[in-house]
Amino acid sequence: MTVSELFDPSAWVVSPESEGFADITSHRSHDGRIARIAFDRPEVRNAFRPATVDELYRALEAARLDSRVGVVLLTGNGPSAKDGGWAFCSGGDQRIRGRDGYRYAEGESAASIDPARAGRLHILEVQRLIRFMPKVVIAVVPGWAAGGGHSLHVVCDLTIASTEHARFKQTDADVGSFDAGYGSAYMARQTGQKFAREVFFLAREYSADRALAAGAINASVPHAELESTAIEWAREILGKSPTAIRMLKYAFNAVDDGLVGQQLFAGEATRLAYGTDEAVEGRDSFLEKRDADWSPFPWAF
Ligand SMILES: CC(C)(COP(=O)(O)OP(=O)(O)OC[C@H]1O[C@@H](n2cnc3c(N)ncnc32)[C@H](O)[C@@H]1OP(=O)(O)O)[C@@H](O)C(=O)NCCC(=O)NCCSC(=O)c1cc(O)c2ccccc2c1O
Repeated sequence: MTVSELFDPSAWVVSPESEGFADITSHRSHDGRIARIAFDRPEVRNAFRPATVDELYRALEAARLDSRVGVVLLTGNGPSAKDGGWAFCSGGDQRIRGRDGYRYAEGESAASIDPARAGRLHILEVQRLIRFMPKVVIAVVPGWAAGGGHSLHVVCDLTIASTEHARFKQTDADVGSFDAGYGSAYMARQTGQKFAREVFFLAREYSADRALAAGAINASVPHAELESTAIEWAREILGKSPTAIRMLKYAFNAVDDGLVGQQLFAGEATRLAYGTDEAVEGRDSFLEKRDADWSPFPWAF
């Protein structure tokens, strides 16, 4: 069975954690260094329901914990067998949205909602995982990025979009929803306030080329070359120092992420400090029950 029309089966192997996944697909490059995670509900423009978000979280967490993976490609499979439409993600599945969030359901309609389980908004947890993982996450947008799908591309580190089929539209205000964090305020950091407010207040559709001109994405490329371009970018990033990339991502984040951003950056700084002879002397002096000898270590300036 074809994963997606843009998917090159010779480039990927199925990820171990994806056993039983129904709403997404998860793959690794043969050398294990690139993860490809894709929404797989093309008939509803890759809208997510709680089970989709559960799978997405598991796949992203598996990529985060896999020390071979340096770059994650987040995309949407397609096109829809129904009408040939392409999508990255169209946000929360409106058919199973309840008064307390998105509801777990056996089937596709509101009739199959499980009344015993509370509604979920845990796509926000996925956003934080993307934001905080010390790896580069690239949104690879083959079609619609709408509503919560628009927000997901915003929170990714980089976005590459199909010139012909990518369409962006922030529908939140049309459906009585609002992503008041990374989806909106962080978008304004990227593009400036005027454009971000226009996107949210008017909820108009805009193209990959307009998004590029506004600084909302990194590249608009021919549809047929979308995934190969993403792999090319990933390979280029993988040619860099993992520590440098990790520190840079956390440095870019820190200015907007308050104490959590500082904590993540500082945690990595601590890891680097632990590698020095000076820190080793601190640890050893404690274990050997003696005063530390700091004399070899200068008060550098
Ligand atoms: C994305 C579209 C603009 C595409 O339009 P197009 O004309 O190309 O396609 P159709 O409209 O005909 O769609 C084809 C088919 O798919 C179904 N579908 C599309 N999107 C969804 C969806 N999100 N949920 C359910 N079903 C969907 C559509 O009904 C058609 O089905 P048929 O049976 O008729 O074939 C357009 O589709 C569109 O506008 N979609 C809705 C976009 C949207 O409003 N998304 C929700 C925004 S709110 C959100 O995502 C969100 C989620 C959260 O968890 C949050 C958590 C915390 C804070 C905020 C959150 C949040 O905002």
